[in-house]
Amino acid sequence: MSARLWLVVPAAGQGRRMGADRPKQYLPLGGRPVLARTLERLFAALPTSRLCLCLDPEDSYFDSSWVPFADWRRAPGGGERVDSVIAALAAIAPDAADDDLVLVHDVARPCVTVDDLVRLVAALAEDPVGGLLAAPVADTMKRDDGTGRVGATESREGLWHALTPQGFRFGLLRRALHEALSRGVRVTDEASAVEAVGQSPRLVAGRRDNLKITHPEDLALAELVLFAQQQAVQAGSSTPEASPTGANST
Ligand SMILES: Nc1ccn([C@@H]2O[C@H](COP(=O)(O)OP(=O)(O)OP(=O)(O)O)[C@@H](O)[C@H]2O)c(=O)n1
Ligand SMILES: C[C@](O)(CO)[C@H](O)COP(=O)(O)O
Repeated sequence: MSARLWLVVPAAGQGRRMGADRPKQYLPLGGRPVLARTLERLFAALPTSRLCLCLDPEDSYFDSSWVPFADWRRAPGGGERVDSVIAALAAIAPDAADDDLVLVHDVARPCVTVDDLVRLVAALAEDPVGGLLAAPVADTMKRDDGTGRVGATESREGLWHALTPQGFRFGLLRRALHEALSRGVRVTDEASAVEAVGQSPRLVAGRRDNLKITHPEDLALAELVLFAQQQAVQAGSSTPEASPTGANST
């Protein structure tokens, strides 16, 4: 049996930094909830993949009509993002093989493009470790001295922003996450767990506009990005394959 593709979408966060009246994945973005927008992008790129959505067990906002995938299931979100991802891996374990590729994508990144998703999957198809979308750091980097003043200017040489999706083989990812947690390693993304077991994830250069909606101003920014991406498609400056919403979108 050939390896299958799974999508794990952690969507159980509370959005504390956003400070809205509901978790940020349910705030409107161009007239649709952020969660619906993110799933639309994933479906446009990878329609036959299997989805596991991590949702807060107490979630009262979720509507299953926002899920375009034929094959999907839900997993109970945990206290931290990593706990939600571990719960998702447990939920797919009965049907997942060790060499199946699992892409983990934050629900809070609705601007990921079809082109980046397709390129990531292609780049990881034969990679024994796996990897992640990432963007090289563009600004001069300062380290503070703890008093609100600059302590040093750090070299940005070789520094990247870790984006999502991050994709790894099911068996490796599950082992790495469990080991990292049992050793008390701080895991803010899948790659850091895989690094902690001595592997080097592949860096796949992705678009800088694949932003994570985190703070209030990010919502307006994401709306502008979606609009600009759509304009680029309509103006013909983006090929259908590279289109942010897929060849068949309006
Ligand atoms: N216990 C958690 C925490 C986070 N997430 C998800 O992980 C992604 C990245 O997390 P972050 O941006 O930190 O989201 P929140 O936890 O919602 O935000 P905050 O930290 O501001 O509360 C989001 O898609 C979020 O829904 C999750 O599934 N389970
Ligand atoms: C996974 C991630 O989006 C990569 O940048 C990020 O690590 C999530 O971090 P947060 O601490 O939950 O905001």
